[in-house]
Amino acid sequence: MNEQESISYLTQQQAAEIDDLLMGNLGFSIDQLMELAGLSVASAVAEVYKPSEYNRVLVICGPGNNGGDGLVAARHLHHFGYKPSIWYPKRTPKPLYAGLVTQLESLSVPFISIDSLPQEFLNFDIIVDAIFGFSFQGNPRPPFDDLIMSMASLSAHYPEHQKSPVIVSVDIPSGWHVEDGDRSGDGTRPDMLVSLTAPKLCARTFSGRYHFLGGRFVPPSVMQKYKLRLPKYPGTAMCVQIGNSCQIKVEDPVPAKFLQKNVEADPFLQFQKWFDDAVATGLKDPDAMALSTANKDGKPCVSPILLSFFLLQIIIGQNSSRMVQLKKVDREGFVWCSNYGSRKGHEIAENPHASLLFYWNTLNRQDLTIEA
Ligand SMILES: NC(=O)C1=CN([C@@H]2O[C@H](COP(=O)(O)OP(=O)(O)OC[C@H]3O[C@@H](n4cnc5c(N)ncnc54)[C@H](O)[C@@H]3O)[C@@H](O)[C@H]2O)[C@H](O)CC1
Ligand SMILES: [K+]
Repeated sequence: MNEQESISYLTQQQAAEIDDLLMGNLGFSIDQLMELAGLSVASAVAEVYKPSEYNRVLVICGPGNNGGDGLVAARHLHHFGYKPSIWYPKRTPKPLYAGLVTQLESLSVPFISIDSLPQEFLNFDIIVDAIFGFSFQGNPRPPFDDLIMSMASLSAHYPEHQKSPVIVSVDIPSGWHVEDGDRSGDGTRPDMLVSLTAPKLCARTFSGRYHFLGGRFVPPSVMQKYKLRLPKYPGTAMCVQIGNSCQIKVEDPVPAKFLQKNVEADPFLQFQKWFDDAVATGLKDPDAMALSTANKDGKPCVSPILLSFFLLQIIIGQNSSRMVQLKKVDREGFVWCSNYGSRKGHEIAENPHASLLFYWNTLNRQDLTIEA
């Protein structure tokens, strides 16, 4: 079963029904749900975009609850060390929203003027698109129409190569049809989508790098009623990544950043760049690598099983693999600590062929293999 078949997608009507259920018999208030939704969005942002590199965040808020999620996310992002600014052209006087605005003002989070966009887009590292959620209908009306068009023209898929901000869409990429997705084909192209409660049908065509699920409040009765199949939240997390970190479009089989013309001619330099990315992204144990060696009769190989049983040493025929820690890399080679008397020590003495494998999952470099 592929990922798209194994998780559930909601229609627009189901999303609205679940919202009503939660705030009806199930006893939630909108304030609670919005707080958890906004916290999920901020958590997903913090999982991927480190504030040291992506500090300036523009949160664009629409007139409904999706906009409210954006206001909550901005507050949490502020506390997480980001510098959020808000664009909020259609304010509502409801006490919930007025309170969220006051909370942001008390943190001196700036509300930028309506005329300052889209000119100021490029002053930001991240744009949080909290304009429209699952109640969006028809075509966007002013002032959001022009803004969504400008956002769509920012090509944000491969931010390392273009100085444009990454777009993070809350629940739905704004301007997309809730079920059919980007009908025109030239709508917003978020780098990250944070689906709330469960992905909506439009998320099936999301092709950005990161798809997260947030809104950790769905009780079993709702899961059963709608037969929801959703990934489990790990530990205390407020968000969980769905599927692979990179869903590559069929017509774009090799991401531009991996094309030969876009990588360093010197493999050591390229490795160092990718390693620095892995460290900066906060990956756990970026220096952990699977070392495969073989005795004089065999060739080294890392079994795919190793990816699932990450820390286990496995032995396949004449070959063996185990996890070691990278100590140093330079033009002389890759250095790790070992014991000459160990199995790997003996094997390398007999047969100098070896391969290393790094598992940098969230960087779309899940199985970087080095052979020598
Ligand atoms: N259970 C959950 O998952 C929760 C999700 N939350 C978030 O709430 C939104 C849905 O909120 P809702 O207020 O129903 O709708 P929207 O935010 O999508 O926007 C409604 C707002 O927009 C106007 N509008 C609709 N279409 C257009 C248009 N074509 N042009 C201009 N304006 C339009 C409409 O008039 C309304 O004013 C969900 O996606 C989540 O993000 C909750 O926060 C918590 C529970
Ligand atoms: K949105």
